[in-house]
Amino acid sequence: MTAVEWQETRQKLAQQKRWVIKIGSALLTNDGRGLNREGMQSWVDQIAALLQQGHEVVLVSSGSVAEGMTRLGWSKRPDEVHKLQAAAAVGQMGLVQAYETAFAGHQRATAQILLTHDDLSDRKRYLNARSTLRTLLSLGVVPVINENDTVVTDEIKFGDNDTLGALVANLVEADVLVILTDQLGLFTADPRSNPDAQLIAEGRASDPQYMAMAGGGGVLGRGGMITKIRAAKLAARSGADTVIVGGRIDNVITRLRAGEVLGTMLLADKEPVAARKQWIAGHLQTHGELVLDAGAVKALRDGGRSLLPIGVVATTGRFERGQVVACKDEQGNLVAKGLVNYNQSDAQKIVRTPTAQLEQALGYIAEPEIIHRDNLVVL
Ligand SMILES: Nc1ncnc2c1ncn2[C@@H]1O[C@H](COP(=O)(O)OP(=O)(O)O)[C@@H](O)[C@H]1O
Ligand SMILES: N[C@@H](CCC(=O)OP(=O)(O)O)C(=O)O
Repeated sequence: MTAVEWQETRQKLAQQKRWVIKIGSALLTNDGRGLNREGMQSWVDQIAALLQQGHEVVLVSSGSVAEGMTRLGWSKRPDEVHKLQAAAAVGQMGLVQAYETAFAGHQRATAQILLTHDDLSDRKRYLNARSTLRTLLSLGVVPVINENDTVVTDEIKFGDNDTLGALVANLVEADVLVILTDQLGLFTADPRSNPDAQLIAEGRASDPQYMAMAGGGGVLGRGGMITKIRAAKLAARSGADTVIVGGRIDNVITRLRAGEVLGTMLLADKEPVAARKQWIAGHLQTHGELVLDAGAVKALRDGGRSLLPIGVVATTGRFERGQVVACKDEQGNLVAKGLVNYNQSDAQKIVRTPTAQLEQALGYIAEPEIIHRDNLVVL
């Protein structure tokens, strides 16, 4: 794209209706020195102005662990999970109080929503969360979302709120995901350790070079830039463009709304994937794996075909019919995710089996596909 085209894209993005704004731990808690109330007031004022202009905003806010640590007088982030969970529970009170007070000054109601990965991977709970969020938006309420740290364990947590922000963007079919962080945006290398690193103004979320630029995260936040780039890719699935930008920039949200060149804009360049497929792709944990031969990998990647048992060479894990499984190539690379038509023990019986011999192998006929293409997302 030419510079003029990028500028036009920026203007268009700024006018999109539905925004998810994610505020990271490092920014929100002034690098661990308690809640950045001044910053919070300023972001809330700017969000209130967006709402006034007819936008809808969902806020995804981190900071519960960091604020809990401050309230409990802890200077070092604990390693024990239950202590982190306790800190999150204490800190979440401070977070929602601060947001509620700040939004009340604009006569705006807020709603606290605490989500877990399980909530979004269970179809029924996912649909419930979606309708609640849609209802809140239609009422002009600002949902304030965080992970429900009290009940999550290592295996089932998002861990970083960048991923949560992206899944929320998918859930509400947001147009824009704004990730406010403690750096000006994505740099060619971590600016903390590379003073010569250059800020990237714009690009495509799918561009593989960005992952290589993203180093580790800070002490308070957990994700770093890698999770922000992954989030941009995830958000792109439902058509949302992402802006990674410095939350300390004066009037950052208002200026983005005015189309100013700030931070890093990562565009969603593909057609949005249907909501059901996004839900499948959004599963961070899968129940098991199917290993595919090279022909099956090609049929999925190039042909958009269903997965037939003949192309499956092995199965692992314990999965039931209807659960999400990962499809990998023989080198272990993730190729796709999908809703499987057979439980693991039956799937194992029909590996490498031609369609015509399925009944003989199983003693019954279910679907000829092990995963139907409507339930399959190639990654
Ligand atoms: N290429 C990069 N560009 C910008 N920041 C980077 C890059 N690579 C790593 N980082 C680090 O990521 C940090 C932001 O991530 P994190 O601490 O998780 O923040 P947040 O709490 O906002 O999610 C920055 O402070 C920076 O040190
Ligand atoms: N949910 C937790 C952790 C989330 C977190 O730190 O995320 P991030 O700001 O993306 O690094 C919290 O509110 O402290």
